Formats: sequence, C-alpha cells, structure tokens
Amino acid sequence: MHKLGQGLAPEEALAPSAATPPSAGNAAGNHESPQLREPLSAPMSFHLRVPATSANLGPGYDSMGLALGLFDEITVHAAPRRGAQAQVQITVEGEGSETLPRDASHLVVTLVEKILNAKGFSLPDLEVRAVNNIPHSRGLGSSAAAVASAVMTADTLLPEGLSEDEKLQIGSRIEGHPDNYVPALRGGVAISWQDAPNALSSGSEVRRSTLDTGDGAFRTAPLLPHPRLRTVVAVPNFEQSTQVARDLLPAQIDHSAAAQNSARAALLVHALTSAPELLLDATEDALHQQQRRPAFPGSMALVDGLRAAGFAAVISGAGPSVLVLADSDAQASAAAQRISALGGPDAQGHVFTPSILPIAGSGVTVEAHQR
Ligand SMILES: Nc1ncnc2c1ncn2[C@@H]1O[C@H](COP(=O)(O)OP(=O)(O)O)[C@@H](O)[C@H]1O
Ligand SMILES: N[C@@H](CCOP(=O)(O)O)C(=O)O
Repeated sequence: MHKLGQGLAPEEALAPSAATPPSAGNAAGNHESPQLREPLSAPMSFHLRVPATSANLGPGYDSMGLALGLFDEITVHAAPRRGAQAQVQITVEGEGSETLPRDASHLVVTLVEKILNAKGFSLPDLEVRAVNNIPHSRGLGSSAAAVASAVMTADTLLPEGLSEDEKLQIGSRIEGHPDNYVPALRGGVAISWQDAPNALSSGSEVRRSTLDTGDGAFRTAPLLPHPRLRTVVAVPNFEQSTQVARDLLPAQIDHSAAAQNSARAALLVHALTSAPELLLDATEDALHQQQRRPAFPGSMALVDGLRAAGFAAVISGAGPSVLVLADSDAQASAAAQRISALGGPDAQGHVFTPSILPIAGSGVTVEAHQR
C-alpha cells in the first residue's frame, strides 16, 4: 500500500496560483476543466534516474536520510494529446512488473497529472517505460523515488518548469515527510524539517510563497558525509507497508525518551560528518524502532545482533530492511559477512541479503532521450 494518504494530494500540495482554474485537478483526464492548457507544442523524450533512499538513520525519525547507489530508470515519451483524453501506455520491468497498473492510475502518472492540473495544464499523451530496481515496501524509499520521478517529469513537461522550492514543497507534502524524498530529489545525506504552521522561518529565502499552504513549509540542509562513511543494506525477502509501520507509533512519548533521542540525533550529525567512530552511540533511537518491533521482529533481531557485535545497525526507513553505517571499507565488508551469518533463513524462510552500496551524490536526474 502506498502511503500517499499520509501526505497531501498534489492539488493541495500546490497552493492555487492565479493561473490555476478553480475546478482543475483530477485523475486520468476524466473531469478536467476545459480551461486546462496543453503543455507541449511538440513531442519530447527524456530519461529519469532516481536513487533508493534510507530514512531515519536511527534517531533522525522523519528528518534524516541518505541516497543510495541503487536506481529506478524511467524513459518518458510525451506528445500533445491527439484525443479528448490523454493516451497513456506503460511498461514495467523489474520490481512491480506483476502488480503495478499500466494505465493512468500508475502512481507516477497520477501524480504527474495532478501536478500539471494544479498548474493549469492537462496531461499530454505519454509512453512510459519503467525499469524498477528499488525493492518495494522494504524501507528503501521506492515510493519517494516514484514521487521524485513524478515531480521531475512534471518539471520537464511544464513550459516554465517548477522552481527548486516547488520541487521540495510538492514532493515533501505528497510523501507527508521529507526524510527520504529530499535525498531522492537532491542526493547525498540531508536533514529536513518543517516550519511550524503559519511560521515565518528565519533565514528562509521563500518566506511565504504560493506553495506555503499554511501547514508550514519544508526546509532542508545537506550534510557533507565523512569520507570514511560506508553504507551496507540488508534487504529481506518480505515486505512491510510504511503506513502500517507508522500506525504502530504511539501518539506520545516520555520526556526522558525525547531527551535521549535529541542527544543521539545531535551526535549523529557529528558522527556522520566528522567522527564516524561514534556511529554506534549516535544511531541509538528512542522514537520508533522498539515501538515497531512487532511489525518486523526478524529485522529487529538482526539489528540487535549487529549492534551487539559493534556495528551501527538501524532499521532502514519504516523497515523491514536494515542499514549499517560503517566507519571503513573493512567494517562494511565485515558487516556484510555478519548479515549473511545472522540473516536467516529463519523458520518462516525469511532471509536478508547484504549489499554494500555507495551513497549516491546526486538525486533524480533527467536527460534528453533520442527516441
Ligand atoms: N516505481 C513505482 N511505480 C509505481 N508505484 C510505486 C513505485 N514504487 C513504489 N510504488 C508504490 O509504493 C508502494 C511502496 O510504498 P511504501 O509502502 O511507502 O514502501 P517503500 O517506499 O519503503 O518502498 C508500492 O507497493 C507501490 O504501490
Ligand atoms: N520516516 C519514515 C520513513 C519511511 O521510509 P520508507 O522507505 O519505509 O517509506 C518512517 O519511518 O515512517
């Protein structure tokens, strides 16, 4: 299940602009306003490459994340509509090839159409070829990657594109939290946060833009990872819906747990950028991992086993993958070996497969494509 429900629909994520007709915005061209304009005057083809991401990194719940060197690839051919409704053709290879829809209800196309509609434009005819390598519902940001692909597709199709701030606001609002969307969009390691409702953020260039719906604008700051930092993921052969894992979290936590978490989150910034030898202490979390243990006991057992052996292991995103933040190539290799030893198969046949992946320095990229 995609967690779109947690965030806002794109038409809400974009505060109405003067160019937006009041009735604009709907899926698959069914109830569109006739005032919607055609965005293209000629066909165009382009190719998107978007990274997997790992969010939270332990104590950075809903705020910290990094991009990983594992990519979905999407090729889009767009042309001015030939009929009253957009013709959409989709092929999917790899992850989701058995399950994802092949029409305008596909998540990426749905979001592209809603963003275009919110800007006053209609969906053009589309041929989309997706080669999906990011596993779904494993805590590696497949839905954030789909949202980043949609935002950049809309940016490419719109005559005036989207501003950098629009890209940040729209995708973060759709996802509902910016921690893996931001590295999917921009790459690297990032801390992201949201202004308090109706706040004027100090130092912000865009204080009250048309994108600020009053819920509080999203903000982000990149971190420069220490050159010794390495990342290892342990990906299981079972899935966990992000929404189900979010529903397990309590509405309130103890003040002492909040204080512990804030110390570790602050230490994590120092460890990631300047002192990777502190990563084990810095990745202790008090907000979400124990609370979600019933959803992925095997993942938590792997985290426990790795941490007992001195590795800075955390649940990746909302699970069930496990991420190890390592201090050297040798420690990353040792973590991968330990994952193979500890990671099953268990009585249910659950098994974790380790991969040493680089941190991806770039987020989603778009290149012109010769058809
Ligand atoms: N490339 C994609 N194209 C279309 N839908 C996708 C794509 N990637 C993910 N999704 C949707 O998002 C769901 C997974 O989202 P979620 O539960 O948040 O897990 P995660 O983002 O951790 O993989 C998939 O089951 C699918 O419905
Ligand atoms: N902060 C979120 C991160 C969800 O990431 P995903 O990759 O599992 O979608 C959470 O922990 O719920």
